[in-house]
Amino acid sequence: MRKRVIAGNWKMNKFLSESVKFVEDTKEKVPTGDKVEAVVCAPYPFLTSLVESAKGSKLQIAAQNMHFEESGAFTGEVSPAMLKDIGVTYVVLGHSERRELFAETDEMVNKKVHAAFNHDLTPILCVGETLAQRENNETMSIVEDQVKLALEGLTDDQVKETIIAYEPIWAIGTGKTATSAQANEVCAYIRKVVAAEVSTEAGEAVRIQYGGSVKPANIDELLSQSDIDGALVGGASLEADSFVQLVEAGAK
Ligand SMILES: O=C[C@H](O)COP(=O)(O)O
Repeated sequence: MRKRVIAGNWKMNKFLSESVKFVEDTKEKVPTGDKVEAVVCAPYPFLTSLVESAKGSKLQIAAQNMHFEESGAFTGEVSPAMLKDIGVTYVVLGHSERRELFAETDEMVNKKVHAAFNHDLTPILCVGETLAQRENNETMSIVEDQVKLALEGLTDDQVKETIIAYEPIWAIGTGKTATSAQANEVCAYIRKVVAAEVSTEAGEAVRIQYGGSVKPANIDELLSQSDIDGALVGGASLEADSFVQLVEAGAK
């Protein structure tokens, strides 16, 4: 049985005091059993404080991006070694907003996934198609390419530890959730791609989240699907009560 992962991606939202309050308010409320992991993906400046606040609880703190190099002349960037140094445990990589707005390529995402494992960080690898690609019946081939390129060169065990977030771009922040059947169809396909490219065991073990307008009202239906192992949530993860409800849904 795969352990679910519910991750709240705050994107470029919140200030320090409200971020710390959020963690203080939620860390004792997130379920502690072995059914679900709860992760908060916060902006860089708050990570140290949030790791400190979450200490001793089950809440994990993630970065929303990182560079793939360990150190060097990369003004404005943050390295995987720095994230590890401050106690961050997960990192979101290849989010569609980074791909679209900051020109991240599959090759860069692949380097970042390798760098995450080299520094003992669990990658949450995002993939997904645009509306035009879906309408052109390209969803499966786009997602397949993104998954193959991002996972290239990883060991079987690393692939098993990777969390893949399937996020159709047309469903992000739009209120238009993919139907649970649409979401599951793509997640099941990703699992098949991993099984074929890596190993049957890796296909079985890899955890696949759905992301795109997930909220307390629709998460049960999404999690009832055979190949959806959690959610990467933007808007609905900003309020503590809503985030706790989402994680509770993952623990059912
Ligand atoms: O990383 C989260 C996703 O981009 C989904 O965002 P959303 O829940 O606001 O649609």
